Amino acid sequence: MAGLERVNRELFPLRDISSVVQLFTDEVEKSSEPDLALLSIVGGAVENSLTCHRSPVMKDAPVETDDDSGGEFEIEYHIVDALYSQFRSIILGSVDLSAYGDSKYATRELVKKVSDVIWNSLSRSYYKDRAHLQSIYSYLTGNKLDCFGVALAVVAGCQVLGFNDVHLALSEDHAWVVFGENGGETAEVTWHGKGNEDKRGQPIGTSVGSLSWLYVNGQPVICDRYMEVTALVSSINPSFNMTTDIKEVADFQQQLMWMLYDRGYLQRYPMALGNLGDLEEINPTSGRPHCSDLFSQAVDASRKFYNNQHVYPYTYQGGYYFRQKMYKEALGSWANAADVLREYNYSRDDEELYKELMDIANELIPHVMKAVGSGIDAHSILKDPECFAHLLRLYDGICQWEEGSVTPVLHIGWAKPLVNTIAKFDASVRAQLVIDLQDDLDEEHSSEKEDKNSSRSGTADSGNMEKTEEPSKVGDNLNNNNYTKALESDSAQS
Ligand SMILES: FC(F)c1nnc(N2CCN(c3ncnc4sc(CC(F)(F)F)cc34)CC2)s1
Repeated sequence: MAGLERVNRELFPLRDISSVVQLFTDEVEKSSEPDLALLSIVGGAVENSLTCHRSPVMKDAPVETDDDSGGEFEIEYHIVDALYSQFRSIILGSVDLSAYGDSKYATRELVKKVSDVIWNSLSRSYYKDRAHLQSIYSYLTGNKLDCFGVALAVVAGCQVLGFNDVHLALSEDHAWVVFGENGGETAEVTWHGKGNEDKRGQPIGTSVGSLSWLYVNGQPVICDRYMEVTALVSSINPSFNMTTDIKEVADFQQQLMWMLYDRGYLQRYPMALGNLGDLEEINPTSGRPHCSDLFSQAVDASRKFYNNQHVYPYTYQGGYYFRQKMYKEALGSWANAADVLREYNYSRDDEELYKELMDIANELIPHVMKAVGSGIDAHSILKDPECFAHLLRLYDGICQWEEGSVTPVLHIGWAKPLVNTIAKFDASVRAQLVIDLQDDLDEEHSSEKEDKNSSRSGTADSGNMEKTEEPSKVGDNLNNNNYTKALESDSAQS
């Protein structure tokens, strides 16, 4: 059955958000799997009609009856039907299934072929980072897709071909697919970043690159069909331009996210929880959890399902606290984000995260210092040793991220704001800094084995992997995590 026959035609033409939410609800509640191509086409059509094809306000146009100022759209059944059939015929017309054996599971060649079909039909050159390029509607009407959109289209294409073992795998800055009998195979299907040769068709590397944040240390979000619907809803983009969002699209996305949340489809998807948190912060839905709860749920999901290897849950949470002027809590979340980084080696594929941390360290924290320095410092951040500890934990995490990486992270541009920030704290606070030497030195030795570099040969600093026995100076131990542990450094040296 080609999906569309089952769609409730009474909902068409789609003229309001509730009818589109109903269509998505019908799709995720029906007995068979939700149809990704259908939902991506409808979601893309709504988004594009409200953000791109703004109908200019005609002279003497009838005054809007409802409060939706300009949030009107009308999506005809025959348009959706035509686009849906077009996508199916592109896929079915380009892939000769007899060439891929008779296995009910996809093969690497099949996945690569579907990726090639999408890839080769994209327009030659367009601005890849533009908004509204994530849906199959964009692919069919403009031959343009962003990095995520290509991956989603490949999974939707495999669904059209009947390979329901092909699923979306998501890190915090990349997407690929898993497939095969127990989903044990992986394949690149899209590009990443700028100027990088794409690796489409290859399995996800087990090389040193897999220690980079880009592949989240083997902890990607592996989607089922319902989480793929969550991913396409989460990728809806309400922005009209750099400074304006279209409220109707944000409402549309928010209502869809809550519908999926109620069915548990955000439970293992930290970024979707974070996105919903952002939407709720801007426009709270009565009777729903507070946005701060959603940010906490994202953190808990990463800790529970992904071995706490995701960074964004903490930066979503830190950004919220910052906007609410809860600066101590913000520093705590950012320090927690940096703790995740310790496990990673920085690679040039991690630029997005590098920019995020630059912004926190060199823009947001200096802003905090200015904000608390001048006004009445209600929480006396600058007199609070725990805030100082958070700050040091943040920087130390970044240092450890750099440690053992082939690409440096820090440079003088980082040092100036750091020095200014440290100097802002009271001398009495800085004097309280104690670092527990003995325990950590023992711990350092025991963890030496499985530390992130030992699994790689020829590390830059392999020369002196053994720590010296005698207690080192405070500075050398910035790598240890327990700044606030009791022992006075000098007594530990005795
Ligand atoms: F850290 C907070 F400040 C963030 N605010 N927005 C953030 N985004 C926005 C949404 N976003 C996402 N939201 C849902 N799912 C995904 S899957 C993915 C990787 C890729 F695009 F597929 F390659 C990204 C992403 C990326 C991270 S992090």
